[in-house]
Amino acid sequence: MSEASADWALEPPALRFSGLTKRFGQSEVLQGVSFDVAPGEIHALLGANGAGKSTLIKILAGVYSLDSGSIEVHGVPLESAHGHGHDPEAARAAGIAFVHQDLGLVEDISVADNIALQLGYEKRFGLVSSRATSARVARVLATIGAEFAPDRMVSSLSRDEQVLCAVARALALEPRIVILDEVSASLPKPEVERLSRSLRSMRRGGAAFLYVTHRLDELTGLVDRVTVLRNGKKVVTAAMSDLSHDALVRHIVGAEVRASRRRARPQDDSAHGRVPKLVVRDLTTDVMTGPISFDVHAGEVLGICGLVGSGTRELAQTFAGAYKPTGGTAELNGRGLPLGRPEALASRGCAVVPGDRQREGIITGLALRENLLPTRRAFGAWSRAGFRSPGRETQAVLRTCEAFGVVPRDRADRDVSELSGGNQQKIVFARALADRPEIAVLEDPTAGVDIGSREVLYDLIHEAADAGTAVLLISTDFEEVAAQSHRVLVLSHGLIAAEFPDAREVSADRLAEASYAVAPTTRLPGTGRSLEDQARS
Ligand SMILES: Nc1ncnc2c1ncn2[C@@H]1O[C@H](COP(=O)(O)OP(=O)(O)OP(=O)(O)O)[C@@H](O)[C@H]1O
Repeated sequence: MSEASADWALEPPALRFSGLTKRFGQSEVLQGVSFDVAPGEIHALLGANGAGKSTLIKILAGVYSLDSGSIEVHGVPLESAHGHGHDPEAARAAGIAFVHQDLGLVEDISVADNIALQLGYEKRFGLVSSRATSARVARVLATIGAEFAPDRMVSSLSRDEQVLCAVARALALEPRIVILDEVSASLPKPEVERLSRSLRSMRRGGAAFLYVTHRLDELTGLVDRVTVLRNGKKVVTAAMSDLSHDALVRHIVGAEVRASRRRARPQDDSAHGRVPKLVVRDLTTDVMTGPISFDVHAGEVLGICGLVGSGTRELAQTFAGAYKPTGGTAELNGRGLPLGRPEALASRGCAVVPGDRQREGIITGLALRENLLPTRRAFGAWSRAGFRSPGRETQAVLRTCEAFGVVPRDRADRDVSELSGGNQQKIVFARALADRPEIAVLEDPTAGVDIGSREVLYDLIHEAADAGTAVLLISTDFEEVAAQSHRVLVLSHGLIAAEFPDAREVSADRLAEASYAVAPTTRLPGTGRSLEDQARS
């Protein structure tokens, strides 16, 4: 428990939720949820995918209305100036800042403008000064360890940079209450640690935080108390120090979850052919500093990680066809890969789970059926004569949803935006893996997926590998990379800075250390070459 919150009993809670109830059609998504968040407290809101966390946050934000129940902020009922209920303006006026899963940034303007819209523009001699505004925004960004320039357009930032921009915008006005909905889902471990430090320092100033995450490893040392929701009901509110990891998992999932298995590298590459499936040599693109060279065998899971801006995102996007190579080669089964041409890559069997679900993964406004349409296997139910059979398609969609643990899976024509964030992610994942691709490039494949379902997705990744897919697991979750890969590459400045030939010998902390510790003279394991040599050659 934090020092600042020692006298919680003496002042009204920063937030008090009493008997929150919400229905969507037939389903009761929140069922009488009550708990408090104290001033100076970091309070984690946990629960499996679909438990009701985002719904609660959207109710607090005034996006959804309550069916019954009430919310108080520092002892005052949260109500709109116009009477019953409340709206987004009432939440803002009460000093609450939000970072939602869909970050709500304005993409076509700069980082500085996005933050200045909240903070106000700096003036010199009565006129707006963009230089002074940029300098102030740069200071705000620096407090959370974001290193990109304030004049960057938001649309040019990667998902993790955008997350940091949205967090900076929320914290800029030093609000009394901050709601963070899965901000860490796409941030590498070192960046999460820097962000945690700035939250802890704001907490000392009395700010209250409601923090949603699926990454349980980041809770210790950060949060004071946790509240767990399961199927719309509160299961527990308790001090973090009173809960073991296993107890927490049991509360979230409602059952035991087996520990993640460490995966041994396939003993014999000849099982799937001794020749590597994917061979990348001296590859460079406009957006990567490269050159970069590596191989992946059929059946192998190659983990790739690095800090924000290290080039991991760009590498994943290159296999999605977003960037054309400016040099070097990439071959699949001995034939050149048509990099820079998304459709041609897909038809060669290159499947990608993009890191930015909202922008590139899910097709909002369309049903589960259409979101899964590109999977041939799911729609193998099409009749041989070429006619579609809607009944068999529906069955195939529902079967795929079942295999990938999507909930709810009652209707193939359900709009995908009615699914919780983690369940949308499972749809994106299913679309990539259901057809047993030649190469699967998985960028943060389990971002936002709860701890129970994640194990199911890991099994599906390894099933695909066992069937001969070459997997590139590009993830900001260093625990995941260490536990699920056979071999790991750490990138820095678009170059391979370290290679760990056996992932069983590497921990998440060692990967974080390697990501940080990269200096231009770093020796590349097994080659004796430095990064500088690699860049020159
Ligand atoms: N607009 C909507 N219409 C119908 N059902 C909805 C809608 N929004 C959410 N739901 C349903 O409400 C339930 C709770 O969803 P919510 O997004 O709150 O879950 P969550 O705990 O935030 O999950 P996640 O960890 O996956 O983000 C889910 O079953 C979801 O399908």
